[in-house]
Amino acid sequence: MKAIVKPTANLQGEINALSSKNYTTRYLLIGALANGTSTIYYPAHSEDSDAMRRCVRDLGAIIEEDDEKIVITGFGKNPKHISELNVGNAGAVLRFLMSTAAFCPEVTFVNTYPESLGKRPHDDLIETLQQMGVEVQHSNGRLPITIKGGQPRGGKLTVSGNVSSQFLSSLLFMTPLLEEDSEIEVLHDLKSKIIVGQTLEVLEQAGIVVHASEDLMHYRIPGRQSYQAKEYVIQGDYPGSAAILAAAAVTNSDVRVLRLEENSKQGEKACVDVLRAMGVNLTHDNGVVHVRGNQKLIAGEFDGDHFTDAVLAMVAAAVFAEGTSRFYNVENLRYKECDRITDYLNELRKAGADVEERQSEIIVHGKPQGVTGGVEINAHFDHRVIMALTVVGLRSEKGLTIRDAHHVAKSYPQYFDHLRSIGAQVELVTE
Ligand SMILES: O=C(O)C1=C[C@@H](OP(=O)(O)O)[C@@H](O)[C@H](O)C1
Ligand SMILES: C=C(OP(=O)(O)O)C(=O)O
Repeated sequence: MKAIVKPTANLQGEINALSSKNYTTRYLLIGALANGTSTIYYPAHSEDSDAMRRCVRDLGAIIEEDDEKIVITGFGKNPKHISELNVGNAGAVLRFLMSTAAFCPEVTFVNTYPESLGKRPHDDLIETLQQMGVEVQHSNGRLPITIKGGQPRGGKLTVSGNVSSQFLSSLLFMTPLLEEDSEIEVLHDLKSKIIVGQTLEVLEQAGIVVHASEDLMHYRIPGRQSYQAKEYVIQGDYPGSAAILAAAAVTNSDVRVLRLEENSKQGEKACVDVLRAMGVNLTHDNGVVHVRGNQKLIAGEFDGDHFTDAVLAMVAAAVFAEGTSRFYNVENLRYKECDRITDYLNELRKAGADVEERQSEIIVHGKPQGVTGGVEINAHFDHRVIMALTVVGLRSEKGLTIRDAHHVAKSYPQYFDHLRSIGAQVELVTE
């Protein structure tokens, strides 16, 4: 599908934020790891959350669902002995389930997105699984990956946090079920540290005890625990909503996004502060972010690691700011659905933006007068590139055509419908 994004000066209306992808994957996993029946209200419906739903079902969870909830009966630490799992293009789902798969005799994670997830590295988690006595076959740390588990061992473990926090989260979900107590030391740095808070939050809700050091670099996890079956309610999704808020910020707008909790643990809620720092007129009360955009933004400097999945949308807003913006500490964006620094900036340049890259920084020389556009954009299999380039297209002179825009469904299938409902001129064409 192609998205033809036409210049749009005004956006107006109200959107109910989509449900959080990252909470949905977590609650489905802990529902599957419980020995009982849990209920998850308002789950996300997207390719990634569907991938987790499909895989835990393949592993033996029983799932029933209706419009508002999923009822899941878990398999505890005794998943079905299946031979193959397909996570689609979902990084978090793959990494979380690599540890769960260690309870199976032999599972292969297949490679269905060789150009995207197939290129992403998983060595850091593979090394830790090997420390636990699990045999892992892989091709240079990448898919396809075969986990030969059975009886993984706890004890003293290390994991690198340099590339992704998902490896640590994966181990935090699995180690409480082991016979032995475990200690995890995070080596090097811990990127996307804030999202580990979401992992610890849902573990606690399921009755799991984890002793975490204040800096989140050391953990003590008692073994022989079991997940309690519970009721969970999924909150609105900040990473996806960040693109809607950015669109409102770069146009003349009066847009309200509902269901965005002020006290959420999602790091990407910082997008509200980032836009405010850029001079955008907005309020955030009672779960509603209300943007009254006037097309005027000012540049700023931001630590992007605090709002990993919202960086691209915030960079799109900075394209139209007065002055030079800097998004630093973002190297791990290179290991996502595409290289979100080099690939993304190439597409932004095509659209007419003035951007520079460093190994771990994105620099944006703002163009308050707008960009020319009038070109075709390559989506690089990346939903966040698609969403961010749409924002740029709305404020361009000639619009933008985004090829393979259907990949937006990885996290936000209703993105274009939501944008159109507030007045964005976007035409969708089957390719
Ligand atoms: O734990 C999670 O659910 C996620 C962690 C982050 O990844 P990294 O830790 O690799 O940055 C984030 O980008 C991803 O969308 C979801
Ligand atoms: C990077 C993302 O997801 P994942 O790592 O789970 O593929 C994302 O949603 O932007």
